[in-house]
Parts: sequence; structure tokens; C-alpha cells
Amino acid sequence: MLLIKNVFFNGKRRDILIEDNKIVKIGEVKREEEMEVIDGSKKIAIPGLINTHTHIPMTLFRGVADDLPLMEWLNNYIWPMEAKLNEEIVYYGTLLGCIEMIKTGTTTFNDMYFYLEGIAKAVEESGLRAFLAYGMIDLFDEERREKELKNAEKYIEYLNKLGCERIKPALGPHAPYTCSKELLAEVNKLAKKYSVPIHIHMNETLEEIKRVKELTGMKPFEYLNSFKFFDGVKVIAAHCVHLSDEEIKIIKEKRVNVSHNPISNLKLASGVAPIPKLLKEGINITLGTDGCGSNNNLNLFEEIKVCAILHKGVNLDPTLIKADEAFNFATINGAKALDINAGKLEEGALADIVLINKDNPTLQPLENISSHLVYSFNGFVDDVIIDGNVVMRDGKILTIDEEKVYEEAEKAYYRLKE
Ligand SMILES: O=c1[nH]cnc2c1ncn2[C@@H]1O[C@H](CO)[C@@H](O)[C@H]1O
Ligand SMILES: [Zn+2]
Repeated sequence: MLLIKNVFFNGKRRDILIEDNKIVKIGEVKREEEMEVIDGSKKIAIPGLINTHTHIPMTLFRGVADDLPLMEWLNNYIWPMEAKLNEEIVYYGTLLGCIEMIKTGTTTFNDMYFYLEGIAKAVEESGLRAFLAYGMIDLFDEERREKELKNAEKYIEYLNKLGCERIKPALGPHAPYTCSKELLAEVNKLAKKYSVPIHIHMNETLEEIKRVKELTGMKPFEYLNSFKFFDGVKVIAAHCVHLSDEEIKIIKEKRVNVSHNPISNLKLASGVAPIPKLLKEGINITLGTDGCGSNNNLNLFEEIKVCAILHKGVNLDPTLIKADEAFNFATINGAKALDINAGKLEEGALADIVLINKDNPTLQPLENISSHLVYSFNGFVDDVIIDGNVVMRDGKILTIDEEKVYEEAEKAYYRLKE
């Protein structure tokens, strides 16, 4: 059993008792011999953050192609470099991302990428919780479609067989502009067959929406809905920047979860998602960083802040997206989208807990902590517990050899650049 003693949580000092991978008691707990104890008296407890849209090995693409629009960025820079990836390169890129997420308080992420053996190995070692999808792209070619579907199914079975409770499979059709209708229709069937969520890019740029409209005569959400893509499955749609009212209706009716990625959308100049409008419809909003080629980091605290201030600014309304609301997007709403009992500190919930040292200039004066965490905190946390395991203690990651990862990740980067 693990006891966090005397920690600040929701304005009070409490004890949190963890047994196996769950929080079993919050309140006053008597310390007993067999308990491992963390002194929380200088610390604030929050639920671990949940990042609902990542391409984690893209840490290796950080800074290689900045200041470009999406299509140019993908076609001319990212995809040619991605052709040189292999399992080992992806493994080190993932470990680099795991280090960053742990240090900035993320305990769960929802990823779409390639070489999932490498990603899963790194995630398993790191102690993080993740949903992993193989990113399918068929570019409307039948032969590629069959290959991609086979790969996706192979990876679902591979991840299920791994037997790591923290790693779950998902399906990742890249987007309606890179995947054929036949592929997308098959993905819906596979999601039902394996009971896994679908992770897809939707309505990121005006250009891609125009392309889908030319190809199908419909807006992307209408098009997918026309062949029942959203029926009977759980979908996490990344971006959702440009949406018609008709499409918002589909998102609401089909209970599609939105992964809002404000920083990536700003950096690629894709636009600003209509989050206040979606909230009015009761749509579940979660937060994602996207990959480090377009963000360029995985610090979800930055996403929370940008989300909270961006919609105020563009709508000329400072009352929009309150601090608690933005924080909930990155915790409880993410958990809801992924269907895990996390994102909250509650008896019975998964023990995914982050502790932050209160002796930090960005948290002073030590009142209104929920405001500081959104508008001021720099994001570097002290202790991270995931699935009941202590993964970082007083800033030191216990699961990963950090120095080795920096060395190997640098080598991997130069192999990509060759
Ligand atoms: O913002 C984005 N929009 C579209 N594609 C992206 C974005 N970020 C990364 N990828 C690409 O998605 C694939 C993962 O399956 C990769 O090719 C990655 O580069
Ligand atoms: Zn993406």
C-alpha cells in the first residue's frame, strides 16, 4: 500500500491511500507499518493529465520543419522523413516523449503512429498509460487499403496479447482525405469486433475540407455519417477546427469526442476550433498536443492555458472557458473519451496521481491554486504515480535511464536526417 500523507488537495490537507492500482481512501488515514509513505506536506495533488491526441515518436521531428502550412509540412518534410523510421528509432523517440510527459504531469495519452512494437515497448517500460493506434493511410489505393487494414488488426491483437493493463489498442484511420470510404467503413466494423475506440483527424484545415467536398459532395462529418461511420463506436476526433452547423449536429448526436489541439492549430495556421459553441451543445471536449513537429512539445499545461485564453481572445469575451473548465478538458473529459476511471482523485478511481511542489514561484501566493495551475504554472511536476506505481519521485524518473535516452534519441535523429 502507498500512502500520500498530508497533501494539499481541493484547498484542504488530506491523506490519499492507494492499494494495487486504485485510490482506496481519501481523508485521514492512519499510517501503518506495511505502507510506503510519501510526505505530501509540501505538495499539491492533482489527477494525472490525459492527452487525447499525440504522435509520440514525433519528438524526433521537433524543430525540423517549422512555419509551414499543413499540406506542405506533411508532403515535403514529414512524410519523406517518416519513410526512414524503424522500430528502434521509434522506440527512442517514444521514450523521449515519455520522459517529457511524465515530467509535465501527463499519465495517459492517446496515440496514432507507426512501428507500434517500438512504441509499446517504450510505454510499457516507462510506466505510462496509453491507447495506441496504428495510423492507417491508403491514399485511395486498394492494395494499400488491404495492407493497412491487416496491419491495424495485427496490432490490435499484438497489443491485446502483450498483457500490459496500461496499454490498450485503438484504431487510427488517419483522416478522410487520406483514407478511402472502404477503409473507413471497415474500421467501423473492426472497432465493433474488437471493442476499441477510433482515433481520427477531422476538419483540421479548410483545404482538406474542400478536397473532401470535391471528392464526395459532402463535408467530412456528413460524408462519414452517410455510411454510418460513427454508429455503435467510440470516436475521438482530433482538431475539428472548421465545422458547419450540420456537422456540429452530427458530432452531438453521435457523441463524438473532440480532441482540441489549439497550439498545433495555431502553429500550422489551421484556425481556431469553435469550442464555446460545441460546449453549448454539451459535446465532450478534451485536449491534445498533437505531435512535436507541430506543437513543439508535449506539455499539456501549455495546452490548458492556451485553450483558456484563446477563446476569450477571439470571441472578445473574457468569461469564456473558465479555468476549471479548461482543467477538466485535460482530466475528467479525457477519461470520459477513453472510457477509463481516471482524471479525478476519488475513492475507487485509478491511482494516476501527480504531485506538485508548492514552493514554486508560479504558484504563489498559495491560494486560488486551480487558477495558478491553468494561468501561471510552468508545468514541471515532482512526483508521478501511474496505475499505483511511483514512476517519478522528487523530479527523478525511476523507470527510464534519462541520460541514455537523450544520447540514443540524438543518434536516432541523425539517422532520420541522413
Ligand atoms: O496535425 C496533423 N494532421 C495530419 N496528420 C498529422 C498531424 N500530425 C501528425 N500527422 C501525421 O499523422 C500520421 C500518424 O498516423 C503521421 O504521418 C504523422 O506525421
Ligand atoms: Zn495529429
